[in-house]
Amino acid sequence: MDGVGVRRASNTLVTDVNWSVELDERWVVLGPNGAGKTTLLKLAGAELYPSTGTVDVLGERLGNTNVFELRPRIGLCSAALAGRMPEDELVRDAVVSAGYAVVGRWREEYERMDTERAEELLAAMGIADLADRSFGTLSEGERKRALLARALMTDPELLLLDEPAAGLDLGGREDLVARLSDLAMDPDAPAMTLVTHHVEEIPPGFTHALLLREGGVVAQGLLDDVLTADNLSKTFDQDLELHSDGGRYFAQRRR
Ligand SMILES: Nc1ncnc2c1ncn2[C@@H]1O[C@H](COP(=O)(O)OP(=O)(O)OP(=O)(O)O)[C@@H](O)[C@H]1O
Repeated sequence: MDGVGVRRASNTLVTDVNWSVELDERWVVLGPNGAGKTTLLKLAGAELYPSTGTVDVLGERLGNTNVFELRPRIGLCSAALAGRMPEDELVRDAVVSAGYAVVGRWREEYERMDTERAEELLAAMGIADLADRSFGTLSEGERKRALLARALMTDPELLLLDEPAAGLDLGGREDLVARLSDLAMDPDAPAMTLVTHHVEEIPPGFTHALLLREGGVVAQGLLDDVLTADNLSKTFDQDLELHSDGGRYFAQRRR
């Protein structure tokens, strides 16, 4: 992203963002509610055009490329997507339909190879036994894992995760953080960007961070350089202290 801004009516959603993600990097985008994180992810996912500046995704410039060809190269996992999934969609179909960049199985005939890949991915997420259940009957944690399997279905070159651990209980969060950490450390995994409000949700193996506040970048770069108590305090407008242990981070307000 080069000089990127997004405006809607009189609102500035993000402003002056210069950001680049290389294929072997795993980025965390961290910031409070309304900071513009989802807006950045929508730009990266070719779901939104910038009002100013330029966005290049996987070598294609937004505005000069067919986004319908670009989107299948990007794996996306978000609450908005979960909300669009039909309740009666079979979990296997919810995963396999990513190959067709559709939500909700309609008339497509899926190849056996695709169905097998979907089943492998569900197994890798530890929910192989849920393949024949309908999406609407899954718990929040199971939904997140199914959506992650869906995001990986097309073997994407870029993986975008919008608050993947939101709404999970402690066990579910820890399970997901561990799975994302394994993925982050896999050299064959795609470039990744994960949006979160919580430093506790940063999976070990993530390499970079971008801190966002009121649509502007507070700091960005290598995770260890950027994730400091000072930067975090500026980002969340609180006097915060930060601890790290075994590749995990923990934050709390200074008393
Ligand atoms: N279409 C729109 N028109 C006007 N304002 C918008 C529009 N979409 C988003 N906004 C505003 O832009 C700001 C950034 O929104 P965004 O969803 O990117 O934030 P976020 O960091 O993802 O927030 P959260 O953590 O709460 O999900 C918010 O103040 C939001 O109200």
